[in-house]
Amino acid sequence: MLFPANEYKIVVVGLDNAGKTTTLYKLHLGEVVTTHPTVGSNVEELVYKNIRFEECVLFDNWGVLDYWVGVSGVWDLGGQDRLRTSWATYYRGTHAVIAVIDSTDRDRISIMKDELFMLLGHDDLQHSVILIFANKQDLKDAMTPAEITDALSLHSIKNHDWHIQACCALTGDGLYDGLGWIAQRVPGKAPS
Ligand SMILES: Nc1nc2c(ncn2[C@@H]2O[C@H](COP(=O)(O)OP(=O)(O)OP(=O)(O)O)[C@@H](O)[C@H]2O)c(=O)[nH]1
Ligand SMILES: [Mg+2]
Repeated sequence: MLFPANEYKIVVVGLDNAGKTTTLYKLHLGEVVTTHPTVGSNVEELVYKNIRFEECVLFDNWGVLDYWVGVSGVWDLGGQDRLRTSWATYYRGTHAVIAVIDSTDRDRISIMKDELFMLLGHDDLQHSVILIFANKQDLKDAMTPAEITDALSLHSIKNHDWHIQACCALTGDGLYDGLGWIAQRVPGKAPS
């Protein structure tokens, strides 16, 4: 198993349409599902084996924040307004942030960069590692990981361990390589 005994909290962020939901379903269910934009105060919850993961909307222009926690992480989810005011609660105890990028979305990569750096400045994420999924690599006009690294100024990240992984959430290519990087870097939390 990739994450054998310990529990992890992984926050998955990205602009709308990046492929967050597809990634989560593919990782845990091994199947491609038809996704719909995650909207309003809709909360999706999936439990697979001992992993619980949930998705909810937090931002207007920033799409969805998906998060995935070990089974002991119990979240009291409310509506959108409430969620926004309790960011600190959501980020507390996060081991890793996964930022999912639509590699064809050249127009919005600079928005993604700003959001990413804002996120990295959050007090509760100071000890988190950052995994960038350069998603949709199956598409012809996808930016390469090197292009995305430049566009997001990843080399200027000083206080976090980061890694960029090319992937395709539809096929699953690269997803486990990315999680493997996290597993190597982060010990996780012993089950309570
Ligand atoms: N070609 C291709 N399409 C993908 C890939 N990953 C996701 N998609 C498609 O991109 C669209 C958006 O995927 P979602 O997983 O719903 O994206 P999301 O980030 O959860 O979007 P919001 O919930 O709106 O924030 C869907 O039509 C997916 O099928 C990929 O690797 N390659
Ligand atoms: Mg979604």
